[in-house]
Amino acid sequence: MIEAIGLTKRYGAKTAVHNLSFQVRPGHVTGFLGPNGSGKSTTMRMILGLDRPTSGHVSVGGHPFRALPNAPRQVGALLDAKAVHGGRSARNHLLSLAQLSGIPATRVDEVLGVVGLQDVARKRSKGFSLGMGQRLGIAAALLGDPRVLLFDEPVNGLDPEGILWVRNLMKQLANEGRTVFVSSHLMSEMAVTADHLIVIGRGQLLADMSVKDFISANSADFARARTPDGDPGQREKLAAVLTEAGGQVLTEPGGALRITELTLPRISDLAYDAGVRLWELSPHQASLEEAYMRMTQSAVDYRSTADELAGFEPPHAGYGAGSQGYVTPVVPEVPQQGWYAPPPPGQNPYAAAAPRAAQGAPGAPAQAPAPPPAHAPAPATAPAPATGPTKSDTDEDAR
Ligand SMILES: Nc1ncnc2c1ncn2[C@@H]1O[C@H](COP(=O)(O)OP(=O)(O)OP(=O)(O)O)[C@@H](O)[C@H]1O
Repeated sequence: MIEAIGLTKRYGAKTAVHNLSFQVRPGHVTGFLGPNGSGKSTTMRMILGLDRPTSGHVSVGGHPFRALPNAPRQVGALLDAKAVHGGRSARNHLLSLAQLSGIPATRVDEVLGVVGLQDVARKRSKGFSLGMGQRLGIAAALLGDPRVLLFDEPVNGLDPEGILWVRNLMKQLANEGRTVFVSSHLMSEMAVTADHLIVIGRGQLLADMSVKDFISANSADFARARTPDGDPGQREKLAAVLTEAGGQVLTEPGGALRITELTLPRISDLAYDAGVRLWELSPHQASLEEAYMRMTQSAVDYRSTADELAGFEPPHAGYGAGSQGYVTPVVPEVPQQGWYAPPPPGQNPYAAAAPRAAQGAPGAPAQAPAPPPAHAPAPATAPAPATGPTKSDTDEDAR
């Protein structure tokens, strides 16, 4: 098990990790998620004793990494697949690591087979593709047959077959009772690989829960209804009926209605009673990616100026019961970066916040909600990430 308690790391004025406490348990694949620069690699380096915490501590199997007897046989890690001597063959690279830890050469050939590099074992690694380098890094992590494994972006550069292989490998390692801690930005992959998630933003814990709970806590499902094309009157009629019945209705750019707060059978009945034909009535279940975007969008440091992140516009005043002929609010297509579903009526946590559009996002709807607040309780002595130095400031500090 990996246990972090109050883990904090500062680089000069930059707080990379702040007061992070979590446990990574054996027998599960635990995903480690967070936007760029949120502190994942720094946390992993502290777990592996490569960086010293400014305060707090982290242990593996009850000991700080540096106090572990024969650590390479207890903990294996892939942090940077490029950190190899390119002039050495894959086999010689692994052999040198094995010799340092008293691991027999037979194990080198074994792991080369596990990662599928047996045919190129005697080739210099500088000629390796990104995916082959990842496989070599994974082989190095497996060398000591460790009980605890850390992988920083293990599927980086792998082709679909390689990604599937890593997925199955992670699951198999966890099924063998090992502790598997893996960071990734590939949400679709995490959704099918991880059992548990630790999510951080700006160095602070945002969530520590199962994938299932994370999705249900951070997303809202909705129904999509489409009336016959070329007959906007039907759509307007349906929108009014659904709103009158307590639904929240938004219009997608393609003309479909996105509805929350009403079940599919209820929408169907209301449409039938109103004499509106439906060409589509379908459920939309939130994905891990949507849930993740919704939770972390306020903790993203680096964002393109072209990314307007307009979000949703809540129903405006003219969209009330019985009103006809209004302009329906338009929402982005799904999936879209920055998308998140509307909260139920009366539970809008952004209602009091300054609307994003009012802050000058060009082209944003007038009432677009501000980004959601971080879900973790704000520590009393939290750093001020929003006003803190940017990555480049910190680089300057570090020089
Ligand atoms: N050695 C260092 N000196 C100064 N600042 C650093 C150092 N290492 C990391 N940082 C800063 O700490 C913050 C966290 O970086 P870290 O690499 O841990 O994030 P990350 O979540 O792994 O990011 P990514 O997903 O992009 O790999 C960043 O702002 C980074 O610039």
